[in-house]
Order: sequence, then structure tokens, then C-alpha cells
Amino acid sequence: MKIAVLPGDGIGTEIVAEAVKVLNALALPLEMETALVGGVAYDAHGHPLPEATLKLAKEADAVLFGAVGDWKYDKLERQFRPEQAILGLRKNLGLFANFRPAICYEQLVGASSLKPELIAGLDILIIRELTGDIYFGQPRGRRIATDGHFPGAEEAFDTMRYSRPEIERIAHVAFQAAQKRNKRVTSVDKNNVLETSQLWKDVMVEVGQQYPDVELDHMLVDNAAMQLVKAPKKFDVLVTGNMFGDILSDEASMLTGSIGMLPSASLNSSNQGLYEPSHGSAPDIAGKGIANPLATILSAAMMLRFSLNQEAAAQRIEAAVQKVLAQGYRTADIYSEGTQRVSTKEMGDAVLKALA
Ligand SMILES: NC(=O)c1ccc[n+]([C@@H]2O[C@H](COP(=O)([O-])OP(=O)(O)OC[C@H]3O[C@@H](n4cnc5c(N)ncnc54)[C@H](O)[C@@H]3O)[C@@H](O)[C@H]2O)c1
Ligand SMILES: CC(C)[C@H](C(=O)O)[C@@H](O)C(=O)O
Ligand SMILES: [Mg+2]
Repeated sequence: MKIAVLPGDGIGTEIVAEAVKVLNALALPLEMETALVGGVAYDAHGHPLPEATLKLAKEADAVLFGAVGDWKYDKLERQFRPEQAILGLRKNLGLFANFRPAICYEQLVGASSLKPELIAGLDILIIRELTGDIYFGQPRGRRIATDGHFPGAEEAFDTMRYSRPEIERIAHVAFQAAQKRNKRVTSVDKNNVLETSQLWKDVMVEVGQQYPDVELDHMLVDNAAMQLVKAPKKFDVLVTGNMFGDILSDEASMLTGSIGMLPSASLNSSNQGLYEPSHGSAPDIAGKGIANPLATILSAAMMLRFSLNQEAAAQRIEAAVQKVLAQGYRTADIYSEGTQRVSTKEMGDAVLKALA
């Protein structure tokens, strides 16, 4: 089982090191190879996604990814910015289905900014379409406007685009995921304004007819953003497009106590996957040894489950995470009085020790 390990920038290296440590302790035949990605790859090779890194990722059974980005690269031409590496990997590997489970562990109920009763027992799954939408739609660019409110002024434009097959395949993913859970799908769009969203909704309804055992409802994205903090437990599977999913999943992360707790899996049609925490490179805390590695460790568990067919090992990791939380270990982002504040490395060590 070959894993491409791409730590990236900022806290990426710190959190991936802990996940690798946990994977190494499982006594599985895992072959891990590390490569540069993001800003560090740009610095070393002049490109955020060097050919050799892409090749390694393509040939691996799975990719374990940290995070990319730093404010110091913000002035680079877009194609050289670190974020192009993760977008390029998603596109090149065809990773259209992004799973972002938001689970509130019992011990972290107090860490969220929401009232405990709203999030206790929360277990929702956000499925985000990952290779379409305004992220990848062409044309895009900057030009001098010839029409609009200010002809002659500089303007910028992006294209929000979805095709029927792109929506169909993510719809099937969502309905099939719901069949294994509480059999409810909420499709989130903005069909009151956008053509792409109207097609999204129409296709969701059509595909939904093939899954009569799953209840489908629809919600406008602005309302969904509100409902996620009003009554998050009403959701089971939430399926949405690339841009709305990006925003709603960061919002949902706070339901779990911290963005440092939200793992993710990005899969293609042959279950090859990229596994990364939902958060970024956190330049504000990078190098301080205080980042929460649990989202990355939980992403490694998802990797074992989805791409490597190692369900028992995935469960071992998840149980170990539960155990360290029960033991009271907390990184700064989830710390509360009466618990024990630990560093990134100490949290990784605790998970290692808790592996049954
Ligand atoms: N997939 C990715 O690689 C990815 C995802 C999101 C953002 N980014 C990039 O990361 C950089 C920073 O972006 P941002 O600040 O908007 O988002 P971010 O997710 O990096 O950080 C947001 C806030 O959450 C905190 N945080 C994030 N992860 C944490 C963890 N594991 N433990 C404790 N606290 C954590 C940070 O300290 C920060 O205060 C940008 O360059 C952005 O493009 C990359
Ligand atoms: C870094 C960025 C391109 C990325 C996205 O917008 O998809 C990130 O925010 C995420 O959620 O994985
Ligand atoms: Mg995001």
C-alpha cells in the first residue's frame, strides 16, 4: 500500500509528522514516500506542484496531505501560488467527491462556541463537489470592461459552471452515503438566483428518485448557513457545490469544537483518495508546536478506511483519538479549564500510546 506524504507549508509539516507516526505504529505494510508541495516546492523547484510530486501522487494508492499556503506568496502570479498545488492535485486525480464529517466528540462539547445542547451528539456529513464550480470554470480573468455599470474600468470575472454529469455523480455519492447513515440528504444551493443551482436542484431531484429510501430536501445556502448554527443536528448528509461547501464546512468545523478537529477525504471514481485536514497552513501559529494534529490523524483513519481497505486500523485510530480526549489531553484550540494543555507532538504521542 503506497502512500504519498505531502506535508506542505506552515503547520502542515508539524501535523503530518504526527499522523505518520501513528500510521507507522499500526504494523501494516505501508510504504510512505514524502515530497514537496505548495510554497516550499515553489521555493525549491519554482512550482507549487512539481511534476515529480504529481507523479508520486498519481502512482500512490492514497495521498496524505497537510496544508499549503502562506501570506508571503500572495503576490505571486496565481499559477505559482501554493494553493494551486491542492487545486491541481484535485483536478489531476479527479477527486470530485469531498467528504467532511463534522462530529462533536462528547468531551469537546464545551470547546465549541455554540451552546452544548445544540451540538452534543452531533454527527453530520458534508459532501462537497470538489472539481467543478467557480473554482475551475472558464473563462476567468481581468480586463477592461466594455459594458456593465462602469465601462472602461478594470474588472475581474470568474465563471460558475456545472454540467449534468458532474452533478449526477456527486448526487449518487451523497445518496449512497446517506443510505449508510440516517437516510436523509439536504441539497444546498442558490437556485433562487443562479442557473447552475437550478440545474443542481433539478438533477438532485432526478437522481433522488433512484433512492426512494432516502429523504431529500433542499435548502438555500444562506438559510443553510443559518440553520447550521441554529439546529445543526437536523442535518444528516449535506451535499453542495465546491464554493458553498468550502464555506459551510469551515462553519461546521466550529460545531466540533475547532477547525483542528475536521478531517476530510477527497475521492475519485476508483476510490483513490487524498486525505487532508479541512483547515489550512495556519501561518499565525506555524512553528510554535501548538497546532492540533487530530484532524490530520483522523484524515489518516479515513485513508485507511476508504482507500486502503483497512477498516479495523481506521477504527483503532478513531478509538485512540476518543481515548486521548477522554483522558483530558487538549491542544490550545480545544483547551478548557480542568483539561491538560499539550503540544502538537505530545498530542501525537498520546494518540500513539492510546492505540489499542
Ligand atoms: N487545503 C489547504 O491546504 C488549505 C485549506 C485552507 C486554507 N489554506 C491556506 O492556508 C493559509 C491560511 O489560511 P487561513 O488562515 O484563512 O485558514 P487556516 O485554516 O489556515 O486558519 C484559520 C484559523 O484556524 C486556526 N487553525 C487552523 N488549523 C488549526 C489547527 N490544526 N490547530 C489549531 N488551530 C488551527 C489558525 O491558527 C487560524 O487562526 C492560506 O494561504 C490559505 O490559502 C490551505
Ligand atoms: C486552499 C483552498 C484552495 C482550499 C479550497 O478552497 O478548497 C481550502 O480552503 C479547503 O477548504 O480545502
Ligand atoms: Mg476551505
